[in-house]
Amino acid sequence: MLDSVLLPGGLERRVMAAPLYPLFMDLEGRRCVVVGGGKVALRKARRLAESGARVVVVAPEVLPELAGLAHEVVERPYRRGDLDGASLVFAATNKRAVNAAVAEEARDRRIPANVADAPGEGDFAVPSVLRRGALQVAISTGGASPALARRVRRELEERFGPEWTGLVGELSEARKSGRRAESELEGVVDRCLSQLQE
Ligand SMILES: C[C@@]1(CC(=O)O)C2=NC(=C\c3[nH]c(c(CCC(=O)O)c3CC(=O)O)Cc3[nH]c(c(CC(=O)O)c3CCC(=O)O)/C=C3\N/C(=C\2)[C@@H](CCC(=O)O)[C@]3(C)CC(=O)O)/[C@H]1CCC(=O)O
Ligand SMILES: NC(=O)c1ccc[n+]([C@@H]2O[C@H](COP(=O)([O-])OP(=O)(O)OC[C@H]3O[C@@H](n4cnc5c(N)ncnc54)[C@H](O)[C@@H]3O)[C@@H](O)[C@H]2O)c1
Repeated sequence: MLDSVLLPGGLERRVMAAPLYPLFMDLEGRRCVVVGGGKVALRKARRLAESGARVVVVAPEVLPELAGLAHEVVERPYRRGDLDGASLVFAATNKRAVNAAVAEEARDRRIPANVADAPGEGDFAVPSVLRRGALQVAISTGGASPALARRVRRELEERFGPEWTGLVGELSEARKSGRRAESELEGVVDRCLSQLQE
């Protein structure tokens, strides 16, 4: 569902009417089909591959980096049937009609879809993500301003240093070995958190 907001200067921007539901999904070993082989497809596929998904790319032209990380490249234009067996679908071509057809097949098959040029046609949006080991901070504006989501991510990246990766790893180990080990790390957590406020 899309809604309109009026920005200063009279600019109008269409955004999701209700806030999107945030979740973190286990995609390990799942088939995820990315239709399109350009810059936007690459960005979506990179994160899918990092999450252990089986990435299938369908496009007549595929960036080399994207072909490198895909499990399967179908080097031709999309056709109906390409979404068979997919857990998630990404319509990321530069052709409106193709993205609309992909969204339609996904809807028919009840596969959640992300539509790069018409978010309201799909089911979910991809957030901007800060990652430090197991710690992930996902930023969404619900499509209001992807550029703002990216700026907030960059701002947070300056504050969350590499020490957070180690800290989360140690907390995970401590948690496995019991309450006491976990509480011993509380001081370190407090120190890291207080540094964020500077
Ligand atoms: C966060 C990020 C994640 C990712 O993609 O990985 C992401 N877009 C990113 C970058 C980016 N997006 C755009 C530009 C070009 C410059 C500019 O306009 O700023 C750039 C910069 C670039 O490409 O370099 C333009 C754009 N984006 C959308 C439309 C269509 C529309 O709004 O109708 C158009 C107009 C296209 C056109 O008309 O040509 C739509 C979506 N983009 C989203 C996510 C979802 C909502 C996120 C949110 O707001 O919560 C949503 C709804 C759907 C989705 O794609 O999931 C990633 C930053 C990652 C990072 O750096 O951290
Ligand atoms: N959501 C976002 O984050 C975001 C950001 C920028 C742009 N966009 C939108 O995403 C679209 C794609 O952007 P891009 O920079 O990756 O474009 P691009 O021109 O780099 O790549 C387009 C890709 O689509 C493929 N393609 C064309 N026809 C196809 C078909 N019939 N079947 C399969 N693949 C086909 C091409 O082979 C190419 O690989 C843009 O048109 C723009 O509207 C979205």
